[in-house]
Amino acid sequence: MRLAQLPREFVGAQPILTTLEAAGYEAYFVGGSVRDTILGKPIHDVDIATSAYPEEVKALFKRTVDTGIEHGTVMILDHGTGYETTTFRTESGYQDYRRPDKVTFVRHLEDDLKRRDFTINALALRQDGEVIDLFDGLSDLKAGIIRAVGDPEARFGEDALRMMRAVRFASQLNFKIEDKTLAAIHTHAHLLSQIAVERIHDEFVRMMLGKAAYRGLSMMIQTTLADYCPGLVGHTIDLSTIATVPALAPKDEVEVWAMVAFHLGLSYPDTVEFLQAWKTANHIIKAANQALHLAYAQQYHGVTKQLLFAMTPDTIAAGTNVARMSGYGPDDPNEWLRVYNELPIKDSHDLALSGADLIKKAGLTPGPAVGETLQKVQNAVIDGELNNEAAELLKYVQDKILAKNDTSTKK
Ligand SMILES: Nc1ccn([C@@H]2O[C@H](COP(=O)(O)OP(=O)(O)OP(=O)(O)O)[C@@H](O)[C@H]2O)c(=O)n1
Ligand SMILES: [Mg+2]
Repeated sequence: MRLAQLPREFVGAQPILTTLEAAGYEAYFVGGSVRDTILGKPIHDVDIATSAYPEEVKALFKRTVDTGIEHGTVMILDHGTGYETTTFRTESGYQDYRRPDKVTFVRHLEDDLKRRDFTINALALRQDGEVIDLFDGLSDLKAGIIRAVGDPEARFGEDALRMMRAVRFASQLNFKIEDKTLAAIHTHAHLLSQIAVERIHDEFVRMMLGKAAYRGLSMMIQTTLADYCPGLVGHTIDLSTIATVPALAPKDEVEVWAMVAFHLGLSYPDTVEFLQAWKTANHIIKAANQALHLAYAQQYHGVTKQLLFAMTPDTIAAGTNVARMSGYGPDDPNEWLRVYNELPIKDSHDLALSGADLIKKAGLTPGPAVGETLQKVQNAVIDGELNNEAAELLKYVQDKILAKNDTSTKK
């Protein structure tokens, strides 16, 4: 197969391949960018593989950085944008199921391609557009199949994260996993416990954001991969429920986690613990919990203005989407955002009465009563019972709150 035109991203890197070839070496585009180009998808990183050894690469270019010299990667900066070039290599060892103990540089493309994970990722592209397809990756791309290169057992034994990559690609591309490859994932699923949670996290989120997330999730359940992910063991039924959501389409990581926590039926503290076990960033945990709050409110006790006040437009949108995907209203996806936008105040600082006012003008003693009173006033403003005007709020405090209260709150 020969591509008529190379994507723009490859064109910029062509001078590098030309220089390497002129010096008598081979050089190709490899990896995901070749796969995505053939699928007509946008590409994000350009990887170049070459028969030149790292020192040979460095001798040919003026500006290089040793970004991963021990495994053969050199960044070439001669043409503005940095391009990573990696020497053809074989890998061996893998005693930790993560990384090879030994990397050996080789001169033949085939040796480099055959150590790669899946046939669709083992294509090489010459700069004249010719696709080198030694493992029938093109027919798998066409048929929509994720198939390990060579022996699947060996590929997953080398790097257990590849099992998560398989389900992630299945979801992103809406591809099937070939039977032997799927069976090998099942056999090796337990090796996932050797992999750093951060890396599993990445693949899981990307899988959930893929267009066929239901497929990726089902495969995680079927192969028992899910059992080796933090907090998912014993939750097969909950996960299956997510996998059967007809319009499963979380928009971002926050929605992914809120959706999972919602279907796992986690409490707010348990959600924090669950997401911490997944090494999720704190701001995502906070946002996911807010979204979860809205989804539960929608399901059980109803959404209040007080709840929306405590949220942000983003978490409201996320919570609404999670609730709607799960079969709970509102019918109008913008309903809660509209209510939020109409709130008279969006933040405690917007309140036209401060703690200092309460002390100075209403005669409250500094202490807990100040905060409690402000909270009551704020709630009344949010609920639309009071206008957010200083005089009106002060009067309310004097007439409605202090009049009823024990005089000890007064000076
Ligand atoms: N565990 C891995 C990771 C990567 N690769 C090989 O290295 C290439 C580049 O890896 P990476 O950028 O991580 O994945 P991509 O396939 O490019 O997918 P994407 O960048 O879209 O995640 C892959 O295509 C594959 O050939 C591999 O064999 N085994
Ligand atoms: Mg890539």
